[in-house]
Amino acid sequence: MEKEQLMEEAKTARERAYVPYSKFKVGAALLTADGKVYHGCNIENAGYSMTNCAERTAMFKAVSEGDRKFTALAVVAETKGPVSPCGACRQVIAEFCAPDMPVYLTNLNGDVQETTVSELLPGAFSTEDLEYAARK
Ligand SMILES: O=c1ccn([C@H]2C[C@H](O)[C@@H](CO)O2)c(=O)[nH]1
Ligand SMILES: [Zn+2]
Repeated sequence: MEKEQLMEEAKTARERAYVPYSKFKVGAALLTADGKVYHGCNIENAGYSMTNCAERTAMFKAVSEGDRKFTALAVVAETKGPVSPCGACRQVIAEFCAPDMPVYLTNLNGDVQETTVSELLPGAFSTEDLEYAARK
């Protein structure tokens, strides 16, 4: 799938955002190795901290459906420049996506920043860090 199409999918996902508090809609589209697209939107809550971001919604939907091989992610919001994923989402993306996987950050003006998982979170805490402590 072309990156332009994946960014369009993210815009479609954005329209489903549940944002009564911030009114700030975010959409994500996660492409799997076999060509499936998982949509994610942000879902807020009256208990504000229960909010789930668009990126993590897409990631958790995919993993819970048995998909873990991803090839690209697009994220869109109404921001001045390309939207910047939060730290929590960067950590979750790094858990499941290869360091060199492309990530397309965009906005409603069509600005695009093409980056990668490792650029989003250099030095991510990972399973290897846990394995060192668990060594016998
Ligand atoms: O990359 C981002 C940044 C923010 N949000 C959401 C969380 C909250 O609902 C709203 C304002 O922070 O935007 C996302 O979904 N993804
Ligand atoms: Zn986030």
